Order: sequence, then structure tokens, then C-alpha cells
Amino acid sequence: MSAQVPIIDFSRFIGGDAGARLDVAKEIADAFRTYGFVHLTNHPIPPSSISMAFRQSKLFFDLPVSSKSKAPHPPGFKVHRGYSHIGLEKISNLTASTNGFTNGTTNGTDDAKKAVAHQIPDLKESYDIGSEHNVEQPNVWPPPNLLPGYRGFMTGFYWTLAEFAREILRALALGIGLEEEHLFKFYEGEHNQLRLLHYPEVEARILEEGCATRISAHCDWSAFTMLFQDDCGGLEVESPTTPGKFITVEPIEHACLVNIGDLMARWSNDFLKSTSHRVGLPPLLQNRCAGDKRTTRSRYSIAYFVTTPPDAIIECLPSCIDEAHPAKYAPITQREYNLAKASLSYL
Ligand SMILES: O=C(O)CCC(=O)C(=O)O
Ligand SMILES: [Fe+2]
Repeated sequence: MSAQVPIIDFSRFIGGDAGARLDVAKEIADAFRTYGFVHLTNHPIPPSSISMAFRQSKLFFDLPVSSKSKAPHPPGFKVHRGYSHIGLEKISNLTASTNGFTNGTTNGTDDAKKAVAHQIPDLKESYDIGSEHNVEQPNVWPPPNLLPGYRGFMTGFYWTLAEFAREILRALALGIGLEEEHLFKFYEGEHNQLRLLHYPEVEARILEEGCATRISAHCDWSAFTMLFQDDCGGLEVESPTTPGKFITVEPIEHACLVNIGDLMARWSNDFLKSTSHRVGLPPLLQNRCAGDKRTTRSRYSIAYFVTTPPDAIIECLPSCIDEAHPAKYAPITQREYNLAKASLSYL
């Protein structure tokens, strides 16, 4: 088996006849079953929109912290919007206690686990955006004079990605033996999360010695995630054959890397795989500093987490259950599931 995330030309799905669509859908589902990840090329997002999104992201992160902090991530873990400064969020593979799973609060055990995880900070900053109509998770924008055009572009980009996600949902459904539109009853596009990420330039030693991470190994909580990365490199996914070993995912310009999140793994009765991934030192360290300090340059990525409405009941999908594979998970609402996961990332 190749140790590379498969690359699939998505125009064969969008433009194909029924037979071709089914073939591509099965290839995508195979990639999700084996790797949990697939690279989609020739997808419907124009390269100019992706480049613009990266430009806007850089404009935002280039602002002084005092300006970025005018759009602060609200305290706590229940609302995921606005700016998170370096060290605020710690992504990890922690799992919540039973209490966290039922009401989205944390208890002493969870708090102790979080405190330990936060000792090795993620050296990243992020900015989260949702639908403007989502009243439970209201957007937090910088004052308009700071970045004219930013809000308009980002809200448009959010919906461009939401439509692309709909095509991926079609492929996913077909690929696992459901009707093409089966998952549409669980999808409005309103509850996704667009996340701009910036990993500042950092001394290599800090990452090599494990004093900090860029993002430590984790699985996403989404149904699936769409990711665009710049050309810096450093993203790694866990090997499908050797647990604990991570393989490099080389950036492919304008391609969309799609991965299954924990919600879809549970929903598909673990037929599709949610794979651990992390961001560390890029394989080709780029020396940017004078003197004896080896550093790696800044990295930007854009993630789009796709999920269902909060009240959707996530119950093992019918095509993923048979006598040999009875349902492993009890039904749960997306809200309960999400809160339990979120409760462990923010102190
Ligand atoms: O920055 C990246 O390439 C990965 C980001 C990621 O895994 C996440 O935000 O969940
Ligand atoms: Fe992730």
C-alpha cells in the first residue's frame, strides 16, 4: 500500500455520468476507509478564491495582537468564533469523561487532563467564522475600518465552501451505498465552521525538543473537514498500517484535502475512519534567521469543518450496519457530541 494520501480528480465526479460518479464515489470512500483522508483536485472552488482567502487571512494575522483582539474568541468553549491568540486553544486527542458527554461541562478529571495538555502549547493563532444566520454561534468581526472587505469576502467564501461540501456529501453517500441525497436531510450548511490558521515562524529547536507543538496529534470532531494548506508543509497523518507513525502530506497547490471527522466515523459505525493528524516541522526546514538559530517560516492553512444542525440525531447509517456489524454507538445529538469535544480544547 502506498504511504501517500490518495489524489482524486473531483471533476470526474461533478461532470461524470451516473457510472463514472459511482466509480469516483467508491474511490473516495475507499480512501476514507483506509486513510481517513483524500486529496481532491479540480474541484469547484476557483483558485482565485483560494488565493484571495489566503491573502485576507494574512492581512488579518499581520495586524497587531491589540487589533486582532478586538474580535476576541468568547471565553470558554461553547462558542467557537473570532480570534484565538497563541496558546489559548490546545487541540489534542483527549476524550471527555461521561459528564462531558452528557452536558458539555467539564469536571475535575477533565480539567486536570486539560491543564496537563496545555503545558505543551500549540504555537498557532486562529480566527473562526460561521454562518451569519447562526444565532447560537454569532460571528465576532474586527471593526470594519481595520480590514475593509474582509467580512464580505469571508461570508461569501463560507458559502462557496458550503456548496462544495454538498457535492462531497453526495459522493460520500453514494460511496457508502446510500442514495446520493441521503445526507442532505442532515445538512443545511448553516453549522459549518471556517477556520483561518496561522503558525508563526518558530525556532526549530522548540518543536524538536517537544517544548511546544504547532498542532499536536488529534482527530477532528466534524463530519468531515476540508483543508487548504500553503506551500510550507509540516502536516502529517497517522499511517494506516503502523499506528503511531505519521506520514507527510505534501501540499498540492489549490487541492482540497478532505478528512473524515469523529462524528462521521461514529455515524458510519466506524466504516469510515477518523485519522489522527498533526502539524510539526516541515520536512524541508527553511532557515530564516541570522545567527545560529534554525527557524521554520510562518505557515497558513484554512480549514472548513462540516457538520449537521445541532439537533440532528446521529444514529448509525443504515448501509453501515448488518449482522456482522451491529450498531456500535447509541444515537446522540450533534450538540451533545460537539460540546463534549469542545470542552477539552479551551481552558
Ligand atoms: O493546519 C493544518 O494543516 C491542520 C489544521 C487542523 O488539523 C485542524 O485545524 O483541525
Ligand atoms: Fe484537524
